[in-house]
Amino acid sequence: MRAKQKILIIDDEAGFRGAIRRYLEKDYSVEEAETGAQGLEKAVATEPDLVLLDIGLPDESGLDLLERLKGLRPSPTVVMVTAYEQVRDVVEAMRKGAFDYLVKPVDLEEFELTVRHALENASLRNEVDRLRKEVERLQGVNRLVGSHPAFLEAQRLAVKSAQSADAGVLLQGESGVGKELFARLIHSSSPRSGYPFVALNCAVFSPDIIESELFGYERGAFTGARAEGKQGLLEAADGGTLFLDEVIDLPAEVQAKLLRVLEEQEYYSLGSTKKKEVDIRVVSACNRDLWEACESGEFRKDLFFRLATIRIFLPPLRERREDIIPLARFFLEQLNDKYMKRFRDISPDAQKLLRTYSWPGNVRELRNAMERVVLMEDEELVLQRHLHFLLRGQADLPGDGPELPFFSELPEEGLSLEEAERMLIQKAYEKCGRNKAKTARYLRIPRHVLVYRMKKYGLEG
Ligand SMILES: Nc1ncnc2c1ncn2[C@@H]1O[C@H](COP(=O)(O)OP(=O)(O)OP(=O)(O)O)[C@@H](O)[C@H]1O
Repeated sequence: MRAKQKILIIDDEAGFRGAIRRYLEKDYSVEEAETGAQGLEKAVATEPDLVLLDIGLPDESGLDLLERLKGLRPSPTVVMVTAYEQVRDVVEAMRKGAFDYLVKPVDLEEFELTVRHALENASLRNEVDRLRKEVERLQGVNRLVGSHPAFLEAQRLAVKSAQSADAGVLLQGESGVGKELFARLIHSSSPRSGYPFVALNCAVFSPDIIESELFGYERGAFTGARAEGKQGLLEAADGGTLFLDEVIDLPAEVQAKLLRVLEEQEYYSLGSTKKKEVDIRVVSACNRDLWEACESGEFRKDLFFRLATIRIFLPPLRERREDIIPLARFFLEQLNDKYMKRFRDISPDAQKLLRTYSWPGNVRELRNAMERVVLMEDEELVLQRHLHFLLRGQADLPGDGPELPFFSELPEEGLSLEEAERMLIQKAYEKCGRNKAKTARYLRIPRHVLVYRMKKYGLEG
């Protein structure tokens, strides 16, 4: 966002070049060339957004050079400059792809307007080029699979919200529905795509760490700090998108500090008195209703309004069952390549099971299930029996199901580690009287790790 747009002036009149350069230099990065050959060389080397091109150059016609400039990839927007209005040349230049023309001596107001329009055109064309590339990329590895109307509506909103560089987007949906994938889609379709996408999961770190991760710190800011200091994620994301996953877990002090950053676009890193500027868009995600958390006083309303200018709800997989088989086939194809297997399809019985299972872990669980099958089996068709581990997991949840499988004989056909972990946490939580601190001690893990995992597995207490 911050990088200045680049303008190249190709004109043999040194006085004109100098005057224009002085005028443009404060807002743009300006290069000059006095011949056609030099101009082409600089255009290739610097990839300018806009070229101001004199029609009458000493070594070649500006019209010929225009054609060559339009053949470059990426090609600049070109505004022709003529010494006097030669209608024939101007018409020819426009036909060859010039965006506009200016007549010397240039009227400053008109000049400014023309340059501004031309640069807007340049960013638009860059954007279209980039979006085209992005679509190609998304159709590859990160393709979003799904055609349920609610899912399509979520995609439509995501692409629309990407058009703005600053609007806060809040993605709501259960764990594993694809919130991070959507956040990446928004970033890569937005004007910030050339800048970093930086993610922070607010549920996995303690409050102190979240603060120092976000804001960074100066050398010796606190005991235990790294001697050389640390760059914060705000700085790392500058110009781009900061993705705050599980934003509901952002500690109260950090909520207040983040609000100030978003309002003032500046902050201090820990232990520093030097203001830093920052220009980011925040996309956040949450698997609970963040507004409810505001109403109960857990989350600041003023920050909510900043973060949730646009709210997108991602439906759980069980509410868009027609997407299950296309997703399963999509993963099968990816995983065939990964494990060099040759699964062609999914049997009707197996499809029925996939369609009726409740998928508490959503798309992530479906992907894991397909990965397990592809890894463990060596057939061409996914069969129902390959998926029996799903049924076992479901029967064991919640409450007093059969004993945990790993306390007795391990089953021959393997087991889902995620399911086992979920059962174990559920049982421990019940045993400890549904007290999270006690459960965390019992399982010998930090409380925030327990809270994160419980959320991940949909085990809200
Ligand atoms: N529509 C989709 N098409 C293809 N892959 C998807 C889709 N939705 C999710 N996935 C895949 O499912 C997995 C989980 O998605 P993701 O991590 O984005 O979920 P999440 O909602 O952010 O989860 P959490 O809340 O646990 O962080 C990823 O591997 C992602 O690529």
